[in-house]
Amino acid sequence: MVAITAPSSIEHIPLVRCPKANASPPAVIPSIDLSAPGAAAAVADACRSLGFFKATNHGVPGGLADALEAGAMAFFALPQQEKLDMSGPARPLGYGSKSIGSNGDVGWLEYLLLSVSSSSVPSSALPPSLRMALEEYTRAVREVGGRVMELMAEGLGVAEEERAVLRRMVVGREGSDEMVRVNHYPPCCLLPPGRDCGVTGFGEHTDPQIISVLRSNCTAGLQILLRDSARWVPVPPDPDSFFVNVGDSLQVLTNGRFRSVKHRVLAPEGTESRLSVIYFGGPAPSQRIAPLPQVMREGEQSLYREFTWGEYKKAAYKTRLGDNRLGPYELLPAEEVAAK
Ligand SMILES: C=C1C[C@]23C[C@@]1(O)CC[C@H]2[C@@]12CC[C@H](O)[C@@](C)(C(=O)O1)[C@H]2[C@@H]3C(=O)O
Ligand SMILES: O=C(O)CCC(=O)C(=O)O
Ligand SMILES: [Fe+2]
Repeated sequence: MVAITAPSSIEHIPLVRCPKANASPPAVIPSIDLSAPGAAAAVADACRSLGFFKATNHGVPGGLADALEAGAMAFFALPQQEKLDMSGPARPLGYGSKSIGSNGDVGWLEYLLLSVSSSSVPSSALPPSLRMALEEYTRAVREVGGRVMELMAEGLGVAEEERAVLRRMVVGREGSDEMVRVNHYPPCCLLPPGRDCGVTGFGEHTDPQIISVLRSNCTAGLQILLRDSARWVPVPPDPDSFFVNVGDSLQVLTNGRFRSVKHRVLAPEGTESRLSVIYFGGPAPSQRIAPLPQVMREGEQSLYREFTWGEYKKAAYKTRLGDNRLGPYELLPAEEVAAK
């Protein structure tokens, strides 16, 4: 990776070139109508093959995301010091620009990272319109996450009376660890138009939680890695839909049936910013993360050493973005896990 520096509207960001930035032509990202009869099977298929899908017909009024987008853009347009004064520097919660986490990762973005568990509200120092928009949006997107987790359980063959097993780890659970991240990627026009710029907005990684639910504006940049062919493919933006990621914890809870998806974001090359909002559904710190008995076949061995969400999160926050965070918990050699 080559580090270069350039002036920007959000300070002097050390730019990092995205390895093999040019992705293959768009693959078909599964698009699932959450209200359709076959939704559970389609969700499980997508989580097995890609760990990623687009959710449509989700019932969230477009106005909620529009209000949040407007509030967020107004916030990001404020002077740097005001943004820091309002939300504090990201440690890890708060306002951050160019650095991601605390272990040296950088990207062409600024962001707000907030805890949104039902018991805690986003920082009261944020502008009231942004805070209200965040609260309303979070209530709605949490429900989408909950519905998707029920469909996941159904698609895994969990009996009807136990289908809330995943949802209940996150939604409405005392002490669950839910976060919302608002990412702003300003345009990065370093090279003449038409020349590939290929600057990293957010480097490749998997999300450590159970589930992530993402919504972005019309500006492209998100890419996912197709595990089987090791190809990066762009995800065409769709502001009317949500994109669902399988997180590392769900990979363990399903004993590798669902695979957490590697994804990354390239900085926008045109004139428009990318704005994305991601809900991360994590359980309570004391929640044990081990394959669910409801999905295990008789005699099936766990592929992972058991841990709690608190332990995993603490370890994850000591890693670099692109590290394989589940590696140290694998009980079988990586090749055998991959072949499962
Ligand atoms: C480099 C890092 C940023 C991150 C914490 C970590 O040490 C490794 C995981 C990263 C990640 C990826 C998904 C989410 O955006 C995030 C909030 C999370 O829970 O794990 C970030 C962390 C972060 O930005 O603090
Ligand atoms: O901004 C995006 O589109 C994705 C960001 C992301 O993957 C993350 O915040 O974990
Ligand atoms: Fe992510």
